[in-house]
Amino acid sequence: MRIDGKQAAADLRKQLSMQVLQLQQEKNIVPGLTVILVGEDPASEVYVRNKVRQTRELGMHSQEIRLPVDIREEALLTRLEQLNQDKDVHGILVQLPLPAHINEAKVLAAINPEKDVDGFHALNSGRLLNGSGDALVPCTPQGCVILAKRHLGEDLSGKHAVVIGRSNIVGKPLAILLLQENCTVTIAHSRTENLAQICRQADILVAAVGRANFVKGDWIKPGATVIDVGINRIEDTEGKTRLVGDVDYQAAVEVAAAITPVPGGVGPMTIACLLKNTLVAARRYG
Ligand SMILES: NC(=O)C1=CN([C@@H]2O[C@H](COP(=O)(O)OP(=O)(O)OC[C@H]3O[C@@H](n4cnc5c(N)ncnc54)[C@H](OP(=O)(O)O)[C@@H]3O)[C@@H](O)[C@H]2O)C=CC1
Ligand SMILES: Nc1nc(=O)c2c([nH]1)NC[C@@H]1CN(c3ccc(C(=O)N[C@@H](CCC(=O)O)C(=O)O)cc3)C=[N+]21
Ligand SMILES: [Mg+2]
Repeated sequence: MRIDGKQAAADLRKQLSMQVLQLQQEKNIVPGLTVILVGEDPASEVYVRNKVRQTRELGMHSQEIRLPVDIREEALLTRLEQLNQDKDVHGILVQLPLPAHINEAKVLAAINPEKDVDGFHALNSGRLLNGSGDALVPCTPQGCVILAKRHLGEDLSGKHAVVIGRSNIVGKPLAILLLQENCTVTIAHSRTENLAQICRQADILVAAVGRANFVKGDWIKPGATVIDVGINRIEDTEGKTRLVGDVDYQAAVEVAAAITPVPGGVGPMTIACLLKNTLVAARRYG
């Protein structure tokens, strides 16, 4: 069975739109999101455009700031400080990756943690790790948990979750979230030995690797729930670009009980969770 991320995202947006209305009526606050895009990258542009459109559809304010690829780090930091001060801006997202001459860690640290809707600031990572409940939680990991629950129900306790990938934006925070859901969590990465064998033990298998069709059908335990985070652009036999995940979907769908497709899986949920974080930031700190 396929887990429909597009539908799940639409369901979440519907809930959010009611909450946006309520916040406006009760406190006269309209959540506002600012997305900063440095340089020009066609994939990022599609994705940023989608975010801006969906933000507006929910009745929230949305602003896109495009900066030249050769912008100095100082200038970007100054711009961020203006947004940190701006009362109408509740969420700030700096699209990654940044050009090589800009220190990414420094930029992420400069975002007001109360407006850090990506949840990448160390204060938010720390809160997530501590389980204090007041973190802005990274969007893609949130989306993965929602999609797993869509198939398995609210209670994930006792499930063995294997997460392949340990990046700060996906693998690591997702492992923490699954631990919070009382899963038994294994984090695998490029130095992991016997990866296929470990994956075969997973009730919930998450692939966040960045390699097309990396996870094979026979790595999957029959009846497992598979969440495919990967977004890989490949050329098919006719030379057309196609989007595929990190999992060999055709093989996996035969073995798994449920699997998220690419496109139409985690991607749309990531955007919906970004809108959610913007609402949360506006409600909490606006
Ligand atoms: N759908 C969505 O909304 C989003 C999708 N993505 C996609 O998810 C994927 C992962 O993104 P991200 O976490 O940023 O990527 P990174 O490149 O930062 O991390 C990839 C991880 O995969 C691990 N890895 C690489 N090769 C292997 C291997 N052969 N065996 C086991 N593990 C391996 C790496 O291990 P090590 O640490 O040892 O190097 C690393 O931890 C990408 O395809 C990206 O495009 C990302 C963000 C959002
Ligand atoms: N600061 C920051 N925050 C991010 O969250 C962030 C980022 N930088 N940099 C890039 C990655 C990647 N990412 C995606 C989100 C949605 C889709 C998405 O909606 N994908 C559609 C397909 C879109 C298409 O056709 O290109 C889908 O999977 O169905 C894809 C990728 C967020 N990222
Ligand atoms: Mg850089």
